[in-house]
Amino acid sequence: MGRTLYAKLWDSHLVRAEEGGEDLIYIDRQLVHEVSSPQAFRALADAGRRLRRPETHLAVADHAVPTRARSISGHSGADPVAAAQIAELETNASDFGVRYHPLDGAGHGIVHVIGPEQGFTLPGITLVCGDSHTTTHGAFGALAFGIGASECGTVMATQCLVQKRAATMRVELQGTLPAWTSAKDIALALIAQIGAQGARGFAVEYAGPTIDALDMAGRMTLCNMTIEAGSRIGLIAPDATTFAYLKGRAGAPQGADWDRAVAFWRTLSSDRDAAYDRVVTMDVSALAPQVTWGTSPDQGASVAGHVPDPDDAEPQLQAQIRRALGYMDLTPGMALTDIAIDRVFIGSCTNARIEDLRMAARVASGRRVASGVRAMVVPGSAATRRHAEAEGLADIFRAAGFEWRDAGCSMCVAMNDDRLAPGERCASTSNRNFEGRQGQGGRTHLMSPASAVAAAVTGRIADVRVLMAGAD
Ligand SMILES: CC(C)[C@H](C(=O)O)[C@@H](O)C(=O)O
Ligand code: SF4
Repeated sequence: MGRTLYAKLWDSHLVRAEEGGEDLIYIDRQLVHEVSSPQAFRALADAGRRLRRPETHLAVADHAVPTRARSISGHSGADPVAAAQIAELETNASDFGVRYHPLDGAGHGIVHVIGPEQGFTLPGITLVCGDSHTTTHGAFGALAFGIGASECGTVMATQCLVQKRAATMRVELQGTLPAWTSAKDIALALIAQIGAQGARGFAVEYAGPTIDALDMAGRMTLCNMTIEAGSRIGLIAPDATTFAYLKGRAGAPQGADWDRAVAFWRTLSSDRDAAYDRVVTMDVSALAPQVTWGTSPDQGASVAGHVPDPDDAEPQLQAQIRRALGYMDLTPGMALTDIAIDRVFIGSCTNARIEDLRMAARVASGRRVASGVRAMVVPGSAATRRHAEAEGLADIFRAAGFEWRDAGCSMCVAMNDDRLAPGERCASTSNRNFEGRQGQGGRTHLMSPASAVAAAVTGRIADVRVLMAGAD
């Protein structure tokens, strides 16, 4: 019987099978950020150890960084806790010989955006980070997963980890995405279908004609959101789209090495007769823009739909829905497009790549952010920011009344000074809508970049297809 892509990646990194069904696997690369790494560096320092292979790590501060009024020399714009976190990462990187992208450097950005952008993420490698959205990098056919703070130290010291092999799930996507829908809508619809724990324990492989047609940004969005379905691993087999994206990137192989690499990467797909533990199929041909109404990423629906009535839900879900509607201050049965919003956040490692910003700018072009709404665009990286400025996208956003920021996690997570005030309601392109995620008492509606701009210009959750009818 054939092997899955997951099995191929696992087997090629197997160092030793351990007792109890766990394996020791080799880790090729680690991305390091300021929130999850201090403990690991401290443990190394206490034990008097060095990194086994410092050149395989790449560090950047992204969660706590300010995205405006950032001082050119470093981090003086950050609040004291954030500034201390960033300073500690800078010191650790320099003490341990880890490559570090400073806040004002050309390579700065969110770990999951700069890894791929710089060709640090490559097909066939194992890549870890002390961050759950490391699933993103699976879009390249890398075995990539988030790890805990102490595991970060283990990888630094040994370049290995003991892990349990996951079951496999194939998500087969068919059909062409309708206008104004994107990978974000696929992810939200899929999570609504299988549940926020629906893929727990599985390594998910996305495949099918829809995936073949998806660009790398879309593939990354989908793999990024895999953790919101409970799975630590999202995978897509590398293909011509992947190779075209990587060619010429700083970290990508060059010359004859490139040809050899591509020949190897072509072997990284599941065999035709490979068996999966679970298969989910979804046809996207009639997919509508999706938006969440609740406080879990699986509490979402078509934008043309309504806030659910807990009384109509399955008995075991009723209490959860009631609580979510209470927190979100929504009335059962109301149309989603009747929900007025205060803030709009276009950013995060889910949806702040250049392709996302292009899509957002198409909707923003010639329109104005509704009065009373505060909207911002936070590029995923400094490179994306420069790119967007060169293409004129920044001008479009500014002319429409959006704030145009420096790169960082920003209002995806309330760990910096971009956050919602209690009671504020936000249309957000990020990946988590948990209670307090964007600021204590803040209310988050997850959606695509196109939908977020539609919300910004109408002042409420809006159907971007209706807004753009006749415009494309
Ligand atoms: C702070 C970090 C460890 C966390 C994660 O693991 O994902 C964050 O990035 C998030 O998105 O919640
Ligand atoms: S952008 Fe959001 S989801 Fe991504 S790493 Fe930062 S905090 Fe986590």
